[in-house]
Amino acid sequence: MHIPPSSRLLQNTKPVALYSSQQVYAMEQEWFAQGYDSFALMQQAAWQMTQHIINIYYQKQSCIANGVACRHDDRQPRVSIWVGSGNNGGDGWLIAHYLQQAGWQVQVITVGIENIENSNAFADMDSAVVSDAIKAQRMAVAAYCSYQRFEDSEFVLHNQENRLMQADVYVDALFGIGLDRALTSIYKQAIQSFNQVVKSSHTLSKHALVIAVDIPSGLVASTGQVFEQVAIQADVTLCLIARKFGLHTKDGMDYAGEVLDIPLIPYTKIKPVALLLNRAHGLSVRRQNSYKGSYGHVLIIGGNRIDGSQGMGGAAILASASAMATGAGKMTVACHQAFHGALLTSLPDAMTIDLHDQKGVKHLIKEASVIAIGMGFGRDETAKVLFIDYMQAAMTEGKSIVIDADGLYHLASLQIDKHSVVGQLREYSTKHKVCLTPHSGEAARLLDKSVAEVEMDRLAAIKQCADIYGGSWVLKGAGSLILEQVLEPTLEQELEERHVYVCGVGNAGMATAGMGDVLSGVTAGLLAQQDLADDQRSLRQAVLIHGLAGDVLVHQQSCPSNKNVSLFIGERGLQAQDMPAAIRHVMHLITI
Ligand SMILES: NC(=O)C1=CN([C@@H]2O[C@H](COP(=O)(O)OP(=O)(O)OC[C@H]3O[C@@H](n4cnc5c(N)ncnc54)[C@H](O)[C@@H]3O)[C@@H](O)[C@H]2O)[C@@H](O)CC1
Ligand SMILES: [K+]
Repeated sequence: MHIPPSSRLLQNTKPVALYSSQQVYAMEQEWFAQGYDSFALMQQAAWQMTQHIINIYYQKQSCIANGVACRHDDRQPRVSIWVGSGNNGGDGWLIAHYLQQAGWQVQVITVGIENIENSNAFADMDSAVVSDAIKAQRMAVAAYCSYQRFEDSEFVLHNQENRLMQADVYVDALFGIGLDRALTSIYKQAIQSFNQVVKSSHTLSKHALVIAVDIPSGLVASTGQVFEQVAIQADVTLCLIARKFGLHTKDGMDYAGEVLDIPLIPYTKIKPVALLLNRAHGLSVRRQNSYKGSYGHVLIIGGNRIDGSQGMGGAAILASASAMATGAGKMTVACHQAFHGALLTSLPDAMTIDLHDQKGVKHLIKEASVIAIGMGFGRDETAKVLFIDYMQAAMTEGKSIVIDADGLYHLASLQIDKHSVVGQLREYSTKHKVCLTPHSGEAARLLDKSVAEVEMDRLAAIKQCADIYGGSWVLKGAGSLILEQVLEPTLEQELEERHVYVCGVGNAGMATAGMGDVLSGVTAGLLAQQDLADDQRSLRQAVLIHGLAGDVLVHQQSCPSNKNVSLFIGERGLQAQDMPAAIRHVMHLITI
């Protein structure tokens, strides 16, 4: 569910702590070590999930007609619960049992369970050798919950149409945090079949509800990875014990639907792997008694044209317009001369210089407060020489630096040693602000890995980038990750592991050309404004403002014929050139 951005901006939403699977297992172990029983925890989990399922189902069934809630359908709801062999499956069996007690028509579909004990044997229920999942299964079977093996279905045996029960609610209890590798064939078939049965249950008037227990099966809780796009497509995920990192980055948001927490364990000392951010820092108002010099001078170095090609002037235009939209005081753009006219037409407040005028650009580096380099900069040898020269000048002058796109390309091609630009930058970034903004393709090059390797573990990738190159990083993508450098850290700060942040705003409409240039501009624009506090011009603030601006564009635009009416214009067709106006709007909304 999307919350309109203007109201979200005003919400006092705290960062949400995100954890890996290993950390959640550790929390459970801590809990059990205090003497709490594991099967009791599973029963609590299942009981609370059952109440949620009932509530969500009836809320969905209710419609508001003339202010009176009415129910569409009074027959007992039908639920199809798909269970695997682990404890996630155990949760599913218990939910089946409790929903049956509540009068629902229940069918359990098992996957990967060889023997279902068709007995009422509670004799050894207390025995430690009986797993929680088996206990749960026995309870459900003893209560006469009907079940069927997926392996025995027509779908698997004869490759025929799926005749598994059509239901109002489908519960996915195949895999939870135990899934850590690509699915084997039968599970892949089961998940595809689940999604297909759900689809065929949808009618014009009815949309079957899909609830995932803990995490949608197929999604890896620690990384957000889905293999070959096979995962349960949930409407709601009931997240047990602690919020999983994988629900909010990479594929997670495409499969999880709305996430509801069921905390179960009241307290943990375990430090989360990341914090999910939804809210930008409030900005202070500007002093009346100020002038353009009070808000910094941004120098954008990019927008090149190589060998008579069409070139990349747009990158410099988008970055500079976005930096100005954040409130930077002054702007110079060092781009190819061919684009000076176009640049001045769209941004007459900018000054221009030829990107190849080394003496002139280096003089401007001295003048500027922030350098943003690399957007459409070019990748040829001449560009590489310029990149090294300008980087060294910026470091000699002690400037804040933003490196993006082709700048990252050149950085990746340099030797990683103490004496190269890479080594100098690493050292420099301990005392000065340096922001690096790759997407996973650029990060892969910087780390000498494949894109798939980076995507498989984005958290590890951003940490490696920061370890090797120093500075503050954003790894762009769905649920962008941010890891910031602490300047001149105390010994305590040096020993403490830094937080990784996950950007919880933004949308898929922003997956278009030029959006990265916009982010570099926002980052540089904020860095330039020394009147703002450190948090207010941090890299994470830039990423949030960028995402919120994208959300503003997707959700709201006033109708030209009636300013009181809002048009909701959606994600498709969102363009980077629309962003500066929205950035300015967001800057206004967060000024307090
Ligand atoms: N008492 C407890 O320990 C509790 C556990 N809970 C549930 O237990 C879940 C975790 O249970 P489990 O650790 O048993 O793990 P899962 O039930 O998530 O997975 C079952 C097994 O599948 C195997 N597996 C992993 N990837 C596979 C693949 N690609 N193909 C085939 N098999 C694969 C794993 O080895 C794992 O043991 C949580 O997500 C949560 O739903 C909750 O009931 C809360 C209490
Ligand atoms: K699940």
